[in-house]
Amino acid sequence: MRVDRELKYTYPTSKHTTPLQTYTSNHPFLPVTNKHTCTLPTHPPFHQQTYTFNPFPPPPTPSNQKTHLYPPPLPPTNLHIPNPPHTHPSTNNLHIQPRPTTTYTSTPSLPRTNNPPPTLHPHPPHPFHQQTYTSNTPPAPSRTNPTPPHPFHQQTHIQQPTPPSLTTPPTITHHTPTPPHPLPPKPPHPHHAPRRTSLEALHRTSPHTRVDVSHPRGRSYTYSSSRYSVNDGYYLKTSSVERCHALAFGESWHRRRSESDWQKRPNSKNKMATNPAGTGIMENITPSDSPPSPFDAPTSSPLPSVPPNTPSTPSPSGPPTTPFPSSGQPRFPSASQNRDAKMPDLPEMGENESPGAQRQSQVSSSSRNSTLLRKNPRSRGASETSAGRIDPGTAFPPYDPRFSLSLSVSAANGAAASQLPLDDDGRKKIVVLGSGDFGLALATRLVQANYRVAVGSRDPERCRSKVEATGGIPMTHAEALRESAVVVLAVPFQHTGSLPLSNLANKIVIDSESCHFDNETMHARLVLYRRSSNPKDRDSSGRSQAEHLQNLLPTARVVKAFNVLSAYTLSRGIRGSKEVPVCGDDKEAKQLVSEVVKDLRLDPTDLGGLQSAREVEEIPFQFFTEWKFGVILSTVVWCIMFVVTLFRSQLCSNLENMHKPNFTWDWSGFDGIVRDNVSSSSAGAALTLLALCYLPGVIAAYIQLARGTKYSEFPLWLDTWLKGRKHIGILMLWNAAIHAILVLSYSMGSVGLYDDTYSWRGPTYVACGAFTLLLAGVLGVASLPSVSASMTWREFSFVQSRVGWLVLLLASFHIIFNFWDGLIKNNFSCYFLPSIAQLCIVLPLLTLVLKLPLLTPCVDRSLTRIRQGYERVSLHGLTGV
Ligand SMILES: NC(=O)C1=CN([C@@H]2O[C@H](COP(=O)(O)OP(=O)(O)OC[C@H]3O[C@@H](n4cnc5c(N)ncnc54)[C@H](OP(=O)(O)O)[C@@H]3O)[C@@H](O)[C@H]2O)C=CC1
Ligand SMILES: [Fe+3]
Repeated sequence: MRVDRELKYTYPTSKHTTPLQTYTSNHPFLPVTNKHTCTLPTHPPFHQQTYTFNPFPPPPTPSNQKTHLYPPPLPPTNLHIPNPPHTHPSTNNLHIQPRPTTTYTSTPSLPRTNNPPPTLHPHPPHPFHQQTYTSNTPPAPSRTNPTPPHPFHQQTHIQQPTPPSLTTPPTITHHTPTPPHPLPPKPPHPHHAPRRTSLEALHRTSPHTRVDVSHPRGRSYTYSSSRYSVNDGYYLKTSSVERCHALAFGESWHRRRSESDWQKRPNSKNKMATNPAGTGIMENITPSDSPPSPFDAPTSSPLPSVPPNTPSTPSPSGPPTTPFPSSGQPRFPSASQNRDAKMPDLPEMGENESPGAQRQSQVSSSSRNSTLLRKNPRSRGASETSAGRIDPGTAFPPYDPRFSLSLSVSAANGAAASQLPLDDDGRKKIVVLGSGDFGLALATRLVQANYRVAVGSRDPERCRSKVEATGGIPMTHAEALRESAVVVLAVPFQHTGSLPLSNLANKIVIDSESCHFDNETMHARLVLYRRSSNPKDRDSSGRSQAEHLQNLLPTARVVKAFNVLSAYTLSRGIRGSKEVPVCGDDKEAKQLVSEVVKDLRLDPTDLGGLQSAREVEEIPFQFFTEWKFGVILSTVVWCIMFVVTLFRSQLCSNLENMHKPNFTWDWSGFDGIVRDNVSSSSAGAALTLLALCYLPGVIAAYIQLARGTKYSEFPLWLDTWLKGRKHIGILMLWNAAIHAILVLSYSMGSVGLYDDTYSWRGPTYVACGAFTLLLAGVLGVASLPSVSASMTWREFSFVQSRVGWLVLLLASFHIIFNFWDGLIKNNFSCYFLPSIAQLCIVLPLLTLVLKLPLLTPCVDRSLTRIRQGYERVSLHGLTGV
């Protein structure tokens, strides 16, 4: 008996968006087994395919044997066999029309995951009778299109029904298309979403791409097509993966992107949507955020997919988001995955990062995200590329320099880096011009790294002993330059003209100079560069020394490196890693220099083209740039608290009695200035600063909710505030510690904690204070790079967000229980000045009150979706679904 086979595929392309499509075909090639089902070996990513045999074969006409044979290019996951309509009509919506026409209707309600045992229809459609399958997917044109519908596209294959005929094979007909579901599709639950990482996506879309991830928390990963594995992908923290993805696709995590700048960029979202693999993988990559480190926007978790209907057009992104918490340090990611990542109050670092556009040079773009550039947001290059996205939710965002994730992506099929020439012993040869402090220190380290170092000097004999002490070989400039094609300039820039420049032609020249030694010149240049608002002026006057050098040596390949190191540090030996920015226009030269940097056990960070040298050269001269905001804010808050306590404790009593006769100034109250006033001021400042760590994240959340998108810029003041949360948090801890020490040292005995007046409140408020100090210490410790490096992003987010809010709550209780009676009352004495308790409790209570609505499920859900990339109304006028 001839057994014909019926092949059915079910394509659950998207749980919420794409209805099931079932195709039936007579497959002439399937192996016949003694079972009704067989599983064919499939490509790993493909899901199991199950075939069933149709016991009612059509006649063996050549025309029908190949009808509707759709070996789909991509994995069908479930086999759907409609049950008899009369048995489970409500479940399967299956209807059988009177013969000879049978209609099958498949709806999204069909179970996809529970594969029912492949039972055959009790009244199987006779092959000779026309069969009509109805799908509620949007009708697709294709009367003549022989190509099977792609499972990820909502296309259906339509054939004109033909009259029943013995020779007519069953046909699939589309009719009664159901309108799309009016409700927006829910994003797949993280647990149901395909567990693919951004790195996987990157790997699949760019299989020949090598990804080097140097994670600021101390680990380095390298992924290439040959070494990549899923396990590796999971090992990498999601946030890092996200950031990796974002950087790889030209996104900047840290920068504050202006609208005009945004418009210059290509649309990375579109790029994702049209990824060549067509697998939909990229949809799962939400450049959310974040970093995951608090400051570096951690993204959320496993990246729930952005709803497919989300407008893919890019929108000017606003940087983002949060405080103490993270700057998105796991700034690399977003990454946003599950609830952890999504933390409503912690907009991850990258969270506002809009899907970045792919730049011409991925390396360049990634480098521009470097922390180093972020240090100086006002400088041109930095402002373009570094403005950070902050996670509004985390306090103590990771320390930027350490948290910076440097990532370089280089095409494996690109030109290989030049090789350093080797001497007879197999040592790499390199030239250092200049036998000064830096030249000798560098030579020492290079020799320790098994390099043969030729030190070029104007007078080799004079510096012979010093050079030989380093292990280098003293030579004249000309002799040294014959040694190697790679030359490190360790000569002050102003003396560059004294060097035999013609001998530097066609060489790789490493410029290690930071700035002119001439302070006046340097100052003038930097000021000119920073202040000039005219780009033309900037270009002409703000050119870096490396660029000048490149102009001077047009045939050479100039690379900026090593300038952030000091001779002292080098000579003493650097323990641990040290980030060394490398920039240059020639990728090959840059790669070679990066190898040299690695050989010295340093971490090269590719900062892109030589123009980045403008910022790189300024790095050694930055002076607590990132701390400025926090220090100013903390100082102002503390001073306000101190003035209030001074008036209320010392001045008011005197000022109010001044009009009385025989008034004499009472100095007795001033004895306790250090003990009481400083302690109270520090306590008030600590609580206020703690609230100021979390308040901007809450404000950012409301802004995002109001705008319905995260792809819009925050106001500058909020952006600055979010970026400063980490430093505010550390200063809060400092104030709290001062208060605790002073109280323990002087006040404990006089407080009368266990007096009847305090009853239970005494021990309670002391306990609250103790726990507050303890947990605040945990927050501070967790923000240390070495500690946060050992934590997962989820752990880090938990500490900075959940524990942080707990600290705020406990600190508030500490004040409330201590000043139970005085918080409400005010005797309006002392010029209506509030007490220190009344003053410092305002912001914490305000922050907590504003936070409460965000915790309600509906608001939380909305905020989470927005932070995952959903746009209620996109900035381009498209309505999100
Ligand atoms: N010192 C540091 O910590 C760091 C320095 N740098 C950069 O490294 C470079 C060198 O710094 P450093 O070693 O401290 O400076 P030094 O003044 O110690 O050394 C400069 C060297 O340059 C050579 N030199 C001086 N004048 C001339 C000249 N007119 N023509 C040719 N060569 C000359 C001399 O070497 P010789 O007599 O052998 O010719 C001299 O030893 C600078 O550009 C600096 O910005 C970068 C990072 C850190
Ligand atoms: Fe206290």
